[in-house]
Amino acid sequence: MKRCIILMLDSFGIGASADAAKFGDEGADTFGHIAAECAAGRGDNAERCGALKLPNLAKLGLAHAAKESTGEFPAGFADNIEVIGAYGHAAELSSGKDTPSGHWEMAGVPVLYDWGYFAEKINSFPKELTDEILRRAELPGFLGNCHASGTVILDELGEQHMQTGWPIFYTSADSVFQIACHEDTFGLEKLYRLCEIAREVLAPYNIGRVIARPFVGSGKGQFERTGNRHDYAVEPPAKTVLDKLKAAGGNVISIGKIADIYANCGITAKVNATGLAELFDATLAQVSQAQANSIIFTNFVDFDSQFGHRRDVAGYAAALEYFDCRLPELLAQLQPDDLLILTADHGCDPTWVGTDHTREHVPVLAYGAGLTAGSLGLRNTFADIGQSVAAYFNLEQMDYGSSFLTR
Ligand SMILES: O=P(O)(O)O[C@H]1O[C@H](CO)[C@@H](O)[C@H]1O
Ligand SMILES: [Mn+2]
Ligand SMILES: [Mn+2]
Repeated sequence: MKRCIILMLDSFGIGASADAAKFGDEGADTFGHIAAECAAGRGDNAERCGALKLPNLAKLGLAHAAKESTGEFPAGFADNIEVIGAYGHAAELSSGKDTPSGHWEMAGVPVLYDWGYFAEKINSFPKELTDEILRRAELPGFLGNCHASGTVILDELGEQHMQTGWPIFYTSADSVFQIACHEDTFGLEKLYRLCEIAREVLAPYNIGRVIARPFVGSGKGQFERTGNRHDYAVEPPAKTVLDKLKAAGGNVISIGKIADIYANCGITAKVNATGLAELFDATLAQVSQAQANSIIFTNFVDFDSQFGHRRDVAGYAAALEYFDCRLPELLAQLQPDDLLILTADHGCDPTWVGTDHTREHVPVLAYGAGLTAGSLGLRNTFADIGQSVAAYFNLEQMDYGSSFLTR
């Protein structure tokens, strides 16, 4: 019985890639810098303290993969770890370091064209664009119009938004148009409808995603974003390995954001869950019942949205340790033929300047399906994952990547 379980740790990079300087990210290292900060006593919070401890991820080869990426083991990790998995580090072929590019590439379809971006830090959006969105949505005005951290901008504009009813439009270094609105005073359905309108109006701008950013709370310092975030991505430019398994009659089970990121393409079932614990629970529940010829694909978004973008080292470390301590529950549920893959879609180094993603290698940890433990080396594209998954399910070859199942 063949089943592939993909655990996608959103933003968990393991060291700058060769092209990182092009992105201003030379030296970025999400895993390495978190480990270094923790070892230096700067990663403590109410939930954790001291050196970063990830024994189960290390057993799958995480620290060894990081060593091959950067040249040294992250602080607190060493050569004496018994490794049971196949481990590698992968560079990104896609031109961007955004979430859809990373995901589509790992499913076999790199994004070789350039996205459209709103490059200006303030007055980011063309007037004709926002005029048209407001006209169609029958709204008198909007707030924002800048690059921003999604939590900081709520403190700046959330109260004004509640008073005026004007939506908050903002962007970032990613190809995104984000809309933040209060769930109670503006309304969730109205926000979703507004995002659908924006998605249509943005068609000529080649923007990867419109993102609904609903929030609640009574005023500055009290606002919180909710789990009702919704991403409206464009469709991948070619058939991914998810499409191919679906077309062959298999099951592709999305847990969390996956279905949104692939614009529902190649997805046969969708499970919603919010937060690391729920996402992990939902993954275990699906693994316990999934049939043969299934991909169970989970995006653990909190690493990125709660900690990476927020530049919260201790929070990121605590989240990793939580994930690590739950990993044995999953390993215990694996069937002999199952293929487990752990990876990431880009970096988001919480010690780096700004609040954007970082261009990094991602870990490729593979376990099960007869794989022998040891190094898979540097993979030149995340598409090696898609190619391996295609080989595993005996699907036709993908156009990009080489399989690591046969070494
Ligand atoms: O600051 P927030 O709203 O979390 O935004 C982040 O999330 C978006 C999608 O990854 C990017 O634009 C990034 O900047
Ligand atoms: Mn991401
Ligand atoms: Mn992000």
